[in-house]
Amino acid sequence: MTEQPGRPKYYRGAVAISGDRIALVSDSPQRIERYERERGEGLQVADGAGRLVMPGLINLHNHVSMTLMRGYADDLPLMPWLTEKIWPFEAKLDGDDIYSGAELGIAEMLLGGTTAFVDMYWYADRVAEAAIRSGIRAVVSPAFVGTAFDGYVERTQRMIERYNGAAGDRIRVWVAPHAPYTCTPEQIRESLKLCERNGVGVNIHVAETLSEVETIRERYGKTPVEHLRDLGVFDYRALAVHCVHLTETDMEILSRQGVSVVYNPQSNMKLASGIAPVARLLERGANVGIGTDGPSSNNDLDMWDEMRTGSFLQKVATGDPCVLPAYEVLRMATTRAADAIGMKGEIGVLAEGARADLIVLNLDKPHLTPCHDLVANLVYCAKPSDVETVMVDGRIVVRQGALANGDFGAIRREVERRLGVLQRRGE
Ligand SMILES: CSC[C@H]1O[C@@H](n2cnc3c(O)ncnc32)[C@H](O)[C@@H]1O
Ligand SMILES: [Zn+2]
Repeated sequence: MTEQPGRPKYYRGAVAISGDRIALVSDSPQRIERYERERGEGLQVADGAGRLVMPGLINLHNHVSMTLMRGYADDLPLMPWLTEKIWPFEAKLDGDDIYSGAELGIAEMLLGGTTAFVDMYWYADRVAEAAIRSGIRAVVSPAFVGTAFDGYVERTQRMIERYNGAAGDRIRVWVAPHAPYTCTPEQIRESLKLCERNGVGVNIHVAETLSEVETIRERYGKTPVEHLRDLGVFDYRALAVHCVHLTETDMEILSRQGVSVVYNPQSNMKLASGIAPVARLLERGANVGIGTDGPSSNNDLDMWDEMRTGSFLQKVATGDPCVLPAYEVLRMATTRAADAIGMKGEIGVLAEGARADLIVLNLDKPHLTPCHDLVANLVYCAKPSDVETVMVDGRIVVRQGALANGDFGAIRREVERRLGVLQRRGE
């Protein structure tokens, strides 16, 4: 799939790779073969073989280690879900548990064609380690809430020095105050000094539920977006996660200040938080990407399903089947997401000189047949199991549907062993 002004154009040709970059994109297999013979590596996807090469998908919001809590706490609204189930469970986790949960979630993402993700969680250094080992690209963000801010700035500074730009710049580190209702204004301001000092971005849950909007109104007399704007959060590269309940003024602030909004349709549906006004945000010129949120509120990390649901939900919410068409949703999961994390033109595109974060799909499937419009088939019909090959930074990380740098059986056994220990510890 090559990006052109206006509509992205799908692509069924071949790509040659040189180091971590796309060296050549061509619909002539002979041209790629010649390049390969003369220069080195390549990734052949012959036209007519029922295969498609396209940019990997980018998951803009995750708490990947929450795979450990998949199916543990369902059918609850946000606050009881967090306070009665998730936070008590998380209090028992150590860094090794978080590493193990991250390995599982990363395996799920890579096998399904997600080549980059943004994460916020506890023990984020262990998430970084799991990402480095697996070969995936990640923005990892050490998180804090008001009750656990002591030492955050020093810890995060050390983590930035160690991991920001690690693994050939595959790993970046951002700052993550959890939300305006769990962090004090002083703490948020203090954490932003890390952005100032290190040139890193910030991500935060914003306006997820009506109860959050009421709480912030009672405490500060403002909307959550106005509150964060006044604290200076949007003076840095920022991801505003959720943005379900926004005023017209909020939307104006987000688009004017160049804040990227992260739409998490399935998590918002499952927790009955509401429906983000994505179509209106896009109309106002805001950048919007897509995230799954953590695998305990979704409950999977399937970006294909997220795109499809995200599009359908906007059609229902607006009563207009024309909003959020397939091309726009695919852009949100690729080029718009790349822009959100400061990697515009580097990832999310199939273009010469861009980083080689690519996936190859097998289109020879009943649910992808016939093919009147390839992008519509991708967004409305494709599944993780259609992904055969995944490459990040020019390195194969999934080959013939299996992890290249890990063993899913071993990852699963370790997660199950740890959950057994956690259960016994809780008794
Ligand atoms: C600060 S990130 C880790 C923290 O956030 C919790 N969490 C997971 N999903 C959500 C969500 O949708 N809204 C608010 N908080 C969420 C997670 O369990 C961790 O405690
Ligand atoms: Zn979240």
